[in-house]
Formats: sequence, structure tokens, C-alpha cells
Amino acid sequence: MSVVLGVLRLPHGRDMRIPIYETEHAAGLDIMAAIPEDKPLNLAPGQRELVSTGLVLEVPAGFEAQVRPRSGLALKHGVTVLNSPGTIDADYRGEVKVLLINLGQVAFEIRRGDRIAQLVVAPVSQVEVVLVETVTDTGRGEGGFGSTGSSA
Ligand SMILES: O=c1ccn([C@H]2C[C@H](O)[C@@H](COP(=O)(O)OP(=O)(O)OP(=O)(O)O)O2)c(=O)[nH]1
Ligand SMILES: [Mg+2]
Repeated sequence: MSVVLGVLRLPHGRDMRIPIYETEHAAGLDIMAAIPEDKPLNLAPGQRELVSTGLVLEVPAGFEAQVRPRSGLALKHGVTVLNSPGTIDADYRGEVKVLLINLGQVAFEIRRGDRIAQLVVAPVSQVEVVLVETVTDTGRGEGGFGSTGSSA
């Protein structure tokens, strides 16, 4: 059975196309900037901005929607999602927004309808949190952060 993602377009996003998978097995649904046509966003180097998408999602319980960067924007312009991957909780009913940052050297202009990020819908587990006094021994133990060596 397919997983259904409810997508509501807010008034300022009514004319925008709904997110679609661009290829047969794409993981991400591209989402667009729903900013005013006459007010493009000029993202200066180092600047971050919360960008409207005009979308409210109804993510099914047991899933989340992740807001991920588009690799092309990152490679060509140094523009990425600051809090990547952003988390859209299944019970969130506000507008999905994308926190973009320009890590490049030059300003980057975003216009209405530009694809700024992608949504990946993924299953999540809510666990039962149990307070314990000890944890089991393992081979790794406390080793981490490069403890297994730096060579391939
Ligand atoms: O990139 C993002 C990340 C989050 N959200 C929305 C949906 C999410 O369900 C809500 C809360 O996100 P998060 O838990 O990451 O933020 P918080 O700082 O912990 O805020 P809160 O106290 O509201 O949980 O904000 C977005 O629209 N875009
Ligand atoms: Mg939170």
C-alpha cells in the first residue's frame, strides 16, 4: 500500500505546482520558493533566510518529512539547508519553511518558483525511553570519533 502525503497549498502558493518525484525512483520531492514574484530574495554570502514554500503537509503518523539540500545548488552556488536535514514532524500543521544559507562567495538570487530544497519522507520510530543504571559491554566500548583509524 502506498504512503499518502497530504499537501495543502496556502493562498500564496496556490498557483505553484505540487511537489513531484522528478524521476521514477527519486527519493526527494523538490519544493519551491513561494515568495512574492516582485520580491526576489538576494542571499548575500554568509546570509541565512527562512524561505516560504506555501505548503502545509499532512505527514502520516510513523513518518517524518526531511528537508534536504539540493546538491546542484550546493555545488554551483554554495547554497544549502543550514539545519539539514530539517525535520517536519507528522503532527506539524504550519507552513513548511526552508532555512537556506549561502556559504558561497557571491550573492545568490532566489525567485518565486525556484526549487530550493527537497523533501524526503521517511519512517521513524518512537521509542520507549527507559532509565538504566548500566549499559552492556561492546567491542567498541567508548571508542569513537576516528578511533578505528584514518586509513581506508
Ligand atoms: O526545516 C524545517 C524544520 C522544521 N520546520 C517546522 C516543522 C517542524 O515540525 C517544526 C519544528 O521543527 P524542530 O523540532 O526542528 O524545531 P525546534 O527548534 O525544536 O522547534 P519546536 O520547539 O517547535 O519543536 O518546524 C520547518 O518547517 N522546516
Ligand atoms: Mg522540536
